[in-house]
Amino acid sequence: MIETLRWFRQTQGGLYCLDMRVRGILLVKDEFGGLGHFDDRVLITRLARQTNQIRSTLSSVTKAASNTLREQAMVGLVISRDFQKLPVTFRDGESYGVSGFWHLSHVFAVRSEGPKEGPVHTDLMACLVYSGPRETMWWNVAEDETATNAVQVLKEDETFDKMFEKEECSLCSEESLTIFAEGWVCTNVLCSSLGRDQSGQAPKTKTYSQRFLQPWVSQEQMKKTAPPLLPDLLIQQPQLTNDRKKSFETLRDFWRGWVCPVCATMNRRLDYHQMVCPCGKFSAPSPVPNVTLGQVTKKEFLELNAKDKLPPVTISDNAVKLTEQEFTDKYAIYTWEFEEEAKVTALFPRAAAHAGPNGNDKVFEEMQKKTRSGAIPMKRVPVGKPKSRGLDLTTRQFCANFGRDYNASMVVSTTPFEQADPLVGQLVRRAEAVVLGTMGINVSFNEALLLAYLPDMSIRWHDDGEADLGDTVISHSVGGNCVMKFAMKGEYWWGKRDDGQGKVTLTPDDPHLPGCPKMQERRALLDKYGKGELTKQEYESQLRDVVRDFKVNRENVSHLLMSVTVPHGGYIIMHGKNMQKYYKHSAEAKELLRFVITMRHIGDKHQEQTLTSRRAVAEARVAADSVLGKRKERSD
Ligand SMILES: O=C(O)CCC(=O)C(=O)O
Ligand SMILES: [Fe+2]
Repeated sequence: MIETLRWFRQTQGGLYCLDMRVRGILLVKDEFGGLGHFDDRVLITRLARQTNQIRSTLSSVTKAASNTLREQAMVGLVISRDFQKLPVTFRDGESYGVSGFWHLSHVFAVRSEGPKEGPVHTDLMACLVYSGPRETMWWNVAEDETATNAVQVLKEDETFDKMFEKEECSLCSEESLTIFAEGWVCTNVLCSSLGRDQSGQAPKTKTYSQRFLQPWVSQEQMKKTAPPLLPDLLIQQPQLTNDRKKSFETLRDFWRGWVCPVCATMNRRLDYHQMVCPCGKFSAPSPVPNVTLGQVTKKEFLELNAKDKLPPVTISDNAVKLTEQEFTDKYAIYTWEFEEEAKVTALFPRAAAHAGPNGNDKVFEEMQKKTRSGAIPMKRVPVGKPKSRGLDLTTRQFCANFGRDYNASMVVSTTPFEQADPLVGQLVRRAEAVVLGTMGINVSFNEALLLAYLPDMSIRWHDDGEADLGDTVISHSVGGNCVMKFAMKGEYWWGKRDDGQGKVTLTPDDPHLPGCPKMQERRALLDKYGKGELTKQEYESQLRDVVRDFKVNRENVSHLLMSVTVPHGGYIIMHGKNMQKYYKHSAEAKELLRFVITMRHIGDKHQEQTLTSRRAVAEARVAADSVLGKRKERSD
């Protein structure tokens, strides 16, 4: 079991899941969730946390927990020396010990606040009951009577659920147990009334009722499954043979981590092109799957110019308008407007844009070669604050930044343009020509962020905002498809911020953007206030009434306003001074390897020049023709 610690520590989590079951929990320090509880028989700990956006983690853990609960499978508990709540004596030299096996007896969700004004979290919590072993083990030198008692306390015909009063939530119709001393609240993770009682009130404090802390699980329910803790990749020590592919098959989830075949330590996958173990005895090229052009060039995108083909875009109701479409022999070009100062232009390449020495195919091949050799070195880099466990969280994708520093979505060390591989400069110039030819905007980008996504990697909801960011951001993708999504920031969509605990802050200067719920009413109130027909107080209190029933979602973004499938060779231009201010975007690489280079202008705000004179526009178009291709009528 000690072997699993490497897994735990390297994967940044306290939870080890396998085959959609919770197999082990690692307790480090005394952090086990705000409403944690630990005694010799009961452990209540956090399984997963959802801040604004990490929905997928929570739902997969929820699934694993409910499978484990249903099967009453054993969960191993590993505790670290830093964890003070249990007096554990460790063997010399070990900083981790195993406290034996536990059973899940209940899984529920709580909503908790971050530090003041901080984000609201949804925590998936589990209550576990100690299940043995009964005999004293090396890690537990204290007389183990409590454990014995715990097993004896179990009542034959009573299950955890039967012992408790339940109530059905009037909102989600799910039953929740009354587990808090302050009374019943809904504990269904999916319910928007989570943590509130039937009248929608959240108790000021939450403490567990004493009854809830009395453990019982009927003994029959305990399946004595085999100790489940050893991750499969450590059972099969990977052997490096000459056949690289075969040896790497043993590396599960290889972009998350890899096991050194010499010292068996698990390492995080931070470098894209190589694996170097800190033990100093092993290094090898990283196993990046080779992707062929046949795999990435999809016929449906090449045919977009035909009249009956629609672009691979979904847009929602009246929040987004298609304002322009144009076809060249290289691209099908569409522009959508979110509002006057917020537009998205998508360029879908045709076959002609893929061919030739500067075509997308060549770019993709070169990009694969250069990132693999390290000529363009890509790394997963830290995001946010370092974690208290001593491990930094990293970006999901591999990154490299060029030109000016860029810190909005991640902190990447920067290579000046002059020192970058020539491919980078070539792509920047191409992108400038695309912006000029499609939007008539003369811009020179001074920053380029290159990202590499392995299958299923993603970038979460964010804006690219940075002080002095220019109005135009363009991205150029090569390789596998991705789905790029756009939504409005919650505070503009609902006109308020909601901390989930009843504290609502109205958005100052709410611009009442197209598509927002009750936009007319919100705007009418502002008009009245502007004309002096309402006092500030009256305005705010009436506005509060209008927005009262809006349920702010966890991700704090509006529903999806637009989603675009971006193919190999596609460009996405985000333009307008309000694009990053009011909207967020996210992207998910579905399959295959994908590179995207995003170019921006940072600082010296007024560099962008929109061409207005006819002559200038005409000249610009001619200049851009070599990249964009000749304009043409749409074919039948
Ligand atoms: O992967 C993408 O296409 C999006 C990249 C992005 O949003 C960014 O680099 O800020
Ligand atoms: Fe972005």
